[in-house]
Amino acid sequence: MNTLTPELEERVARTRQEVADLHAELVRYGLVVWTAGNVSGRVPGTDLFVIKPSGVSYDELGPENQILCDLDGRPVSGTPGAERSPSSDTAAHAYVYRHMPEVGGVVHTHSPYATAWAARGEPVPCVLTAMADEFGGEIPVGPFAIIGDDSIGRGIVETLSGHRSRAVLMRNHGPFTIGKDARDAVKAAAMLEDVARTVHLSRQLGEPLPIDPSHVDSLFDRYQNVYGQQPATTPSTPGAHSLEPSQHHS
Ligand SMILES: O=C(CO)[C@@H](O)[C@H](O)COP(=O)(O)O
Repeated sequence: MNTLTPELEERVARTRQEVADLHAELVRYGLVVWTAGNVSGRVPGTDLFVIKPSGVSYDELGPENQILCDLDGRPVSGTPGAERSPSSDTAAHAYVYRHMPEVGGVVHTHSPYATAWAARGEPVPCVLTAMADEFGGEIPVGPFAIIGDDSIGRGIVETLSGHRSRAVLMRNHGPFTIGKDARDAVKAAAMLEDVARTVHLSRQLGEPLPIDPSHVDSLFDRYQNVYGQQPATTPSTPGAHSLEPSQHHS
């Protein structure tokens, strides 16, 4: 029987609730059908993450049936849900958490427009300011990889390491997204589908126009470090930003 400290139990419980609730956001934004897709979240400050059970209807998902796993993707025995099989993409999520310590959440969907781009193995070009804001450039394509071992996870890490995008189109499969936490990864999945659809529609009308890379850089920097309600910080050098460009946050 696993004995987690009360403080760790509390952190696990919060992550279970967040991951369970975020699956409803995939449905809300039209990113999944049936039981496709999955969300996971790292338990902060631990070598553990929470992921959905495989093949379970979204309306049956709750904190109690999410599965607590170690970073090798093994369910932690004696914990709620451990009797079930974790998502079939657990190995991919685990690989990302092992090799990208800054990542706190991973999402996979088969959202139609992003998946259509993945089927063609074509990056989504950065032709919208919304793409520059959220992804810092194009949405890259990852290699074709068969589910069931580290192949998909390796493809995600090789493509996104050092890349500003929090989304990758795994060829012939569909999008995977990462974030500072699970909610940030879900946001990336929703924004990805929105821009994939818009660029597709634009292409029906003609060739979309690229954005100058210098403008992409300034848009990305503004959105990541100025947009919305930024945490209060002590006065700093004007123009300096508080996070390295490679770090992700919503
Ligand atoms: O892409 C695949 C299967 O190819 C999976 O991601 C399914 O879409 C969801 O599987 P579970 O998370 O329910 O096991």
